[in-house]
Amino acid sequence: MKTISVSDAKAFDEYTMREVGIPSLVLMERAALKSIENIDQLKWDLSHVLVVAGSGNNGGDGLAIARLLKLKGVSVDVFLVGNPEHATIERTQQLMFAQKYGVNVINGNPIDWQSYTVIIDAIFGIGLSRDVSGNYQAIIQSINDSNAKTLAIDVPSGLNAQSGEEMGIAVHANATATFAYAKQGMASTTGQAYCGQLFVDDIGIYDPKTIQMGGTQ
Ligand SMILES: NC(=O)C1=CN([C@@H]2O[C@H](COP(=O)(O)OP(=O)(O)OC[C@H]3O[C@@H](n4cnc5c(N)ncnc54)[C@H](O)[C@@H]3O)[C@@H](O)[C@H]2O)[C@@H](O)CC1
Ligand SMILES: [K+]
Repeated sequence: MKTISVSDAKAFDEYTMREVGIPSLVLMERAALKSIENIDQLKWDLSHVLVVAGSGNNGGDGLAIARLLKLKGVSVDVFLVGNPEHATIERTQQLMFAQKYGVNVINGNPIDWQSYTVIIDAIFGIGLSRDVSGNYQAIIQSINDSNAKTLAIDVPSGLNAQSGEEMGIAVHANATATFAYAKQGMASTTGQAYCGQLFVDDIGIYDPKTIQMGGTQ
């Protein structure tokens, strides 16, 4: 399995958006569509799905997935975490799109964690920059304590995708949909345990060197 560093993952994202010019929302839509394919392959019980969305672009992916699930007739709720004033532009736009399609957004109400059959973890991706604490810690604990199957988006939240170690606490996922390439920490023993079944999804972000050589494989 090819793995890349987190700094390369960020650099390849930047290259695709700034140098190639593919808009961020296009990449996000591809990420969400691939995640839906992964969900279909997992054949989990989708009778009640919760998407836990942070304020960064990982949360934007989660909101796009919620919208696509809703359009497939799945009963899906979104739980927003983090300060909405700090949300990225894409995450704010994705919230608007999801609401236009009638996705139910739970804002601050107590969550009945045991009522969900599947939880989509879209709290932190490669933007995790410090130890997880406070409310985030409690939410990740609740995800881990629930009986739901958990799909982590890009990275199990709280996992340092570079070292493969948890940063205080991390989502113990049944499966992870990671984008472009697996990150180095996902190959370690602890990283593998947190990720569960790993899907590496092509969403149109490549190592610039491979593009310049005329292929992406
Ligand atoms: N266009 C893009 O940039 C794409 C981004 N993608 C997704 O976006 C993710 C990266 O998005 P971002 O760079 O916005 O980062 P994240 O969404 O991973 O998280 C960043 C946010 O979390 C906060 N944060 C970090 N550590 C924290 C902690 N311990 N406690 C509380 N808050 C903390 C940061 O201040 C920031 O607000 C990827 O992992 C991937 O899921 C994908 O949609 C593909 C395209
Ligand atoms: K995540």
